[in-house]
Amino acid sequence: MNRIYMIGFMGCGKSAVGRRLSFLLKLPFYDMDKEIVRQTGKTIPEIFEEHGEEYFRELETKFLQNFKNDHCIISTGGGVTMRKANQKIMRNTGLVLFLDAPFREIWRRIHRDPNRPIVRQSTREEIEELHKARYRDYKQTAHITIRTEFRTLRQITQYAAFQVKRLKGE
Ligand SMILES: Nc1ncnc2c1ncn2[C@@H]1O[C@H](COP(=O)(O)OP(=O)(O)O)[C@@H](O)[C@H]1O
Ligand SMILES: O=C(O)C1=C[C@@H](OP(=O)(O)O)[C@@H](O)[C@H](O)C1
Ligand SMILES: [Mg+2]
Repeated sequence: MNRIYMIGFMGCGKSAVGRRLSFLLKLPFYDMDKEIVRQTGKTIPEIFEEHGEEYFRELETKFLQNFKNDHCIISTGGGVTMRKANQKIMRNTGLVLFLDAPFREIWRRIHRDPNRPIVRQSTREEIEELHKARYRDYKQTAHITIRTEFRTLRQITQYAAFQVKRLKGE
């Protein structure tokens, strides 16, 4: 299959770049978090509060297992690479792009956002540890790593489009 997956830590720009890339490449766009909200009728904080993180992880895996569309862009949630099964599905069904942003920038973007339950429950130090702990999985799962520091959303999107075309031999 021919999908493009955006992966990386919370706040690295997966949703913002994925949406822009979908306009540029003229492909349908799916944000996994939004799809899960639509399917369950609950917000992400509600799912975490009412059912816990494991339940949310199960919804992510089910989404990846049941999703049928090809030729599209999927922005994932930052925890999607925690499960090997998810890593495998993504690598086997598309190109995986990792947006690598420096932690201080990530923190600046996410620390006040009420829609990310993991951030609400944790200190800056804990989130920084999580970022470090997840980094290797992002690197291992990705076909391409895109460093986002000092780049605008427009520049990152154009660079991502260039890399996608190069890897597809277009
Ligand atoms: N390179 C960038 N330059 C400026 N703002 C950015 C950049 N990348 C992301 N943002 C902004 O940071 C916030 C978080 O981005 P988002 O796409 O929601 O991250 P993610 O989906 O990876 O958690 C959004 O307001 C987004 O517009
Ligand atoms: O990193 C995580 O564990 C999470 C990231 C979020 O998505 P974003 O990466 O788009 O913020 C969302 O899936 C949920 O709050 C959990
Ligand atoms: Mg997002």
